[in-house]
Amino acid sequence: MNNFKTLTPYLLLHRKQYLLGSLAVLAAAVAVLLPAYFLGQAIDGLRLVAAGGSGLPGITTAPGMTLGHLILLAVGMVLATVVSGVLMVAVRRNIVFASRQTEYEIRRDLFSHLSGLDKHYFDRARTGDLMNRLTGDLSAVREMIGFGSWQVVQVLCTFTVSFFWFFSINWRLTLAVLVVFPFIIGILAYLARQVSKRYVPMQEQNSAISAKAQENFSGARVVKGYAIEDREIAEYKRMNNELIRRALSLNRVEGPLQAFMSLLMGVAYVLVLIYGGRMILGLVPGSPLTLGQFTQFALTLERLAWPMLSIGMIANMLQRGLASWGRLQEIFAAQPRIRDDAHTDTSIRSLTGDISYEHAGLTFEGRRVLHDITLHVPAGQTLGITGPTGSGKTVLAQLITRLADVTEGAVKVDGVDVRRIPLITLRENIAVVPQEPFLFSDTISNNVSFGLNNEAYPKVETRKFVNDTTPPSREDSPPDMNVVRRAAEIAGLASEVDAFPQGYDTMLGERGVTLSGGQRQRTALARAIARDPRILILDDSMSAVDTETESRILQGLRQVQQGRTVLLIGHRVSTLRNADHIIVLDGGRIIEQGSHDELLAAGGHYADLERRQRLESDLDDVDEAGIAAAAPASDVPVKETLPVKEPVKEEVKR
Ligand SMILES: Nc1ncnc2c1ncn2[C@@H]1O[C@H](COP(=O)(O)OP(=O)(O)OP(=O)(O)O)[C@@H](O)[C@H]1O
Repeated sequence: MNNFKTLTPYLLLHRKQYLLGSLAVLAAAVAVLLPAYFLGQAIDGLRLVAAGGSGLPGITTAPGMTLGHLILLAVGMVLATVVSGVLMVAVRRNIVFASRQTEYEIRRDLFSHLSGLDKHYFDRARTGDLMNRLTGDLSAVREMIGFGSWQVVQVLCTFTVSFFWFFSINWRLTLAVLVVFPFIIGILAYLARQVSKRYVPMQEQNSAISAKAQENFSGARVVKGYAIEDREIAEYKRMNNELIRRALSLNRVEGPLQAFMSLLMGVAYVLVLIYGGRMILGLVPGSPLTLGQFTQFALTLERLAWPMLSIGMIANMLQRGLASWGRLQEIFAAQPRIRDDAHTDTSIRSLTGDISYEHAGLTFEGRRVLHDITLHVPAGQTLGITGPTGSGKTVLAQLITRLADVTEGAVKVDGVDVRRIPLITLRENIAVVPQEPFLFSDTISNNVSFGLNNEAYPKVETRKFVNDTTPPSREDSPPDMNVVRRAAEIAGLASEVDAFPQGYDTMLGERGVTLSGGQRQRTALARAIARDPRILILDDSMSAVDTETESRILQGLRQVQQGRTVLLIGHRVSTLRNADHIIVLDGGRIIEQGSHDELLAAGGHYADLERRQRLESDLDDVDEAGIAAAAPASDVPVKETLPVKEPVKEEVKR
């Protein structure tokens, strides 16, 4: 019930439709029972005519029944049937349509809420589970508030109207029918408990299966690379079997229910037949019953059969809907750990990009990953960050975008603690090219321009009925191709895109699988450059491109670097050598810092790194020269990294 309370704000958005629909259900419940009433009247009238010794047609021989009356009753029966049909259409147009709109509003709000959650939430959530909640659970909720609520109102109205009629016909016979009701209520309570106990595990298994499928499809290359398809298929089969087991366990409680309801209906019929028959025969003193009344009673009871049988199904639907709403509520209940709060200075709208770390430290679940970082990067300068894997390079940069917040000290941009800068300002002024770039299933131009045109989108209001059918404005305003082209040129992507038959309109598959790793990295880089940010963070984002392309990109970046602060994370000395300042991290601590030359002169970790990379490069050159000499030129495999080595050698030897 608590769950239902949280759903009511959504239902109230369409209260008029739900109310009109419910009134139509009530009217239909009356209309649908009218034929039984008319038939009862006709039978009693005809019986009187028959008792008077004169037959139909046409001549009035007994009070209350003429052919005209009979025709009127027949027309009434037809009209009642037509009216109930029309009312059913009205119910559908109101309740079912409203439930569709409610579903849309909940989905919109879920998406909006999920979009506002932070990295911490998505690090832990499984995509497949979220997808299952947004589809399966949301459908169950829609069924509950649409068809389910319609059926609830229908059953309530049918029972109310029927019992009103039962009592008006004969209260003793009505009480006899009521004998079966305590059983029905008991069964329903049992069913509700069983369904909720078994439905949630079934949905959890559904989520696990969705997550499994999603991970297998996303990681198809890994699965194939390791040739573990059979193992994965077997695991998927096992999970499906478990789902079937849980679904059957749910069905087992629903199965006997209908049979039991039928049995109760049968008992009610028998009671009406025996007790009603005795009344007609005059064997129940003080409780006479006419044949017409008996017929009306029996036909009305007949009309109750379907609602009675469907009670189990409705209870099941409601229980599933409520349980699913509970699962959606879990999403709504999740709150981002990092968000604007009372300390946020909303007057800050722009940044210049001066970054300082003041004794910044970071602890993740009891594990310290950054220790006492103190560092200043003036606006417009480039900071190179290197260090062994896991040394804290990425999290150091994440402190600026607030994907993580310091647990000690502070990180400031333009002298203001980042925790006081509105998140939107912070993120509008920063572009990050992550280690593993994500591309959308869209054209190259839309992928590059992804961070643009934000201002064209007004904030979507939630918990609100928005009858907005205008298409998204993105369709209306195509990306500025000059910006896209320039960004692609700087990112070293332009010549390859121009070679594609569809150029910038080339569609990328999910995650851009039609591009090579290096092309994907450069598309993500172009996306960041197109954004024209004050602070640009490149997190090892040129690891998949050859050193020649890398040096071209870095040269291009230098052109657009004026007034832009750049954080360049990398493992290659060639990436970092031109940075204004370089830090070397190890175990979350800065162990060395200075310019490229200063660090080389210091002869520490950085110098060691440079020496090793130079040696590797020289060895590769020797190998390649050997292979080239041994093989005809046409047999040498052509790789994306073909002219890689020379520039490195040049750079290092300079
Ligand atoms: N969200 C998180 N929760 C818990 N620990 C985390 C989280 N993010 C990073 N870490 C931990 O922080 C440490 C530093 O990670 P980080 O990603 O910054 O390393 P890195 O230097 O960028 O490594 P690489 O060169 O491999 O990318 C690692 O030990 C990592 O396990």
